[in-house]
Amino acid sequence: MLKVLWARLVVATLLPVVLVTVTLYPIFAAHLEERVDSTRQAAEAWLESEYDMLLQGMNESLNQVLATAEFPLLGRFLGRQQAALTPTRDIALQHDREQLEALFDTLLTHFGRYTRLALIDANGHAMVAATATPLLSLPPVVDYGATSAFQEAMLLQQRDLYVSPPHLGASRARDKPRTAVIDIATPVFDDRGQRLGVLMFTLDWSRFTATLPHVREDSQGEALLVDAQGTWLLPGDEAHRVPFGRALANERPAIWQAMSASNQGMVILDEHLLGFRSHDIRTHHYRSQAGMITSEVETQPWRLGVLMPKPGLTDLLSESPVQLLAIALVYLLSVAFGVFWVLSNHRLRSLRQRALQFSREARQNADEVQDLYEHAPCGYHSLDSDGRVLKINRTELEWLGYRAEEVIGKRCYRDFVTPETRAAFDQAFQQVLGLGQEGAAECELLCRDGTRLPVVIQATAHVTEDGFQYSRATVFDLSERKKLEERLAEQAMTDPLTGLGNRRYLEDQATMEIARAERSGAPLSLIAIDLDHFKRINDTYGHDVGDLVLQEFAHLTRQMLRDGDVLCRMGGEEFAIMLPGTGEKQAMQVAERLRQAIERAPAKVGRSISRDGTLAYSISLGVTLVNAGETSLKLAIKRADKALYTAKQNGRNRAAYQK
Ligand SMILES: Nc1nc2c(ncn2[C@@H]2O[C@H](COP(=O)(O)OP(=O)(O)OP(=O)(O)O)[C@@H](O)[C@H]2O)c(=O)[nH]1
Repeated sequence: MLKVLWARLVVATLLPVVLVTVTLYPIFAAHLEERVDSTRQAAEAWLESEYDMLLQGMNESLNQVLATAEFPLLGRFLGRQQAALTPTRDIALQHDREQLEALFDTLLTHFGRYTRLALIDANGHAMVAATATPLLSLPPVVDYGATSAFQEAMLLQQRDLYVSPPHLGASRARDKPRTAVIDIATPVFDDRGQRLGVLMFTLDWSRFTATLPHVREDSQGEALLVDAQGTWLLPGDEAHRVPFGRALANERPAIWQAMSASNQGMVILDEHLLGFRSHDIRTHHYRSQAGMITSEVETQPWRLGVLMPKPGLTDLLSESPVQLLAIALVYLLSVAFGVFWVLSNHRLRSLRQRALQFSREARQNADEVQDLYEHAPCGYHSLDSDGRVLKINRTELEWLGYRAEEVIGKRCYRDFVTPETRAAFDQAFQQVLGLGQEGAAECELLCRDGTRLPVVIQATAHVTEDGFQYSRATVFDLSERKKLEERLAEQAMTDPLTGLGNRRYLEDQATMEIARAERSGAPLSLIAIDLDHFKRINDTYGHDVGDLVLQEFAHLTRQMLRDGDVLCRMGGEEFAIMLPGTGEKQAMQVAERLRQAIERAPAKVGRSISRDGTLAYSISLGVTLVNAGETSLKLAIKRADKALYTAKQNGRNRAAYQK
């Protein structure tokens, strides 16, 4: 049971989590997609501005170089320089130099983006040079003859330009690292078109690119700029960015792989969004004033890029603590609801099981009670206030011999009570109805087959606030008890040895017979009988033989008497006969006839006693009449005893009469 509960709790925890996640995920995914789109747009915008800035900055620089190279002063100076035997003493030359130096200073100061401006003669010697303070050239370039910028520029036509790849040039201080620079060079011609030298502007590349908005530390995006070989072209510190001049392929291979695959694109790299495009300085964008622009072939085009952190789910959530809290709350509530549901369901289930158990037990108990009720050894019934049977058990129905449907609601219980005992029943039932008390009555029930069943009915009333509801009775079958009582009563009046009635029986019968004789006026006689010398029989043959003699006497005498004559044993060897409707004479005849019969029929006692197995004996009899007015046999018995005494005195084996 506990195991099942745990399993349900686990499901109730996991299921809401899954459901909430499944519900929320598409919302967040859409939200995230939106954020990725806006990041992509931002990347594109930054990339565009990076491109524009480079384009515009480079255009300006190229135009400034070209515009400066157009100055006649430059050609004139270089021409004079070439022609002068002793340049230091040539005043015009000195004047031109001063003018040129002033021009270069002005340009340096005004534009601020150059580190060095130099006018170089055809031999590669710098004739005039200006350096932005405190920039120092390392080493100070005086002879440009060997530099590729000079050599390339000397081959160009008017208005053509050479742009060197960014390289490390000057440092702002001796102990500081050198910064990246770009040399922009164009040939200088005199007004006759003779190539006299080269004008070279050195652009402070680090400063120039430092203005890219997303190069800044605090910027969300990171600017990328490499040449066609993947050489990193932006200044960088060791900690955060790729140092200038390093190969991007080594430093950040994934980025280089994406950027080198095509000219432009927008790709997602793990946690970042990379936007990139190509930028070739030799293209027509610069030809507003320039003729041809050359550069180191293998370094072009440059590849510009912007790397933006790709918005993730955690970023989205951490942006809004309230939202995070709300989501956590939703999860918590759904899990709490699941757990609550499982627990309450579990409780409900156990309650239902207990209720089921109770109802099963209750039904079982009810069945048992019903069974006990139906098959109880006593009868049960309930009656309404009119005495109609509302309910009756099977035992009582079986006693009565009826079916339930014949009785319930159809019969009044009183109908089953015999008319003789109805009064007792009515009295008891009235007591139950009227006083709401217990009532009991001994009655007889009249069964369907006509038999009578003695019962005792004990009834109680079921009374509520609304008064009497019904009476409930228990009925005990008294037939067994009655039989027992009768048997006991019979036993109490029977002589066990002879089976004859005893003295009490005689007295009981005498009461009826005296009354009947009184009513009818018929005579009633009484004969007292005593076996002669019975003691001798006992003493001679034993008590058992004496008993046999007594039984033989009783048997024979019973046969000789009419129905209605009452023979009983008064005790010992004394007997009495009450003869209804018999007068003195007839009584004496009966006595004599009996005496003779006994005389002629000795008792059968067995061959161990005598040869023929019989034992002769005789009886003496005293006869009297029950006189009118006598209510009991008392006096008659006395008279009969007196007559018997007389018979004994006169020699036994005879009858005597006493008035
Ligand atoms: N076997 C047997 N003897 C009984 C029973 N009841 C009484 N007796 C005996 O009957 C005898 C009666 O004796 P007695 O009263 O002296 O009279 P009797 O011997 O008959 O002499 P008479 O009556 O004068 O002729 C006694 O010995 C009793 O013990 C009995 O139920 N069975």
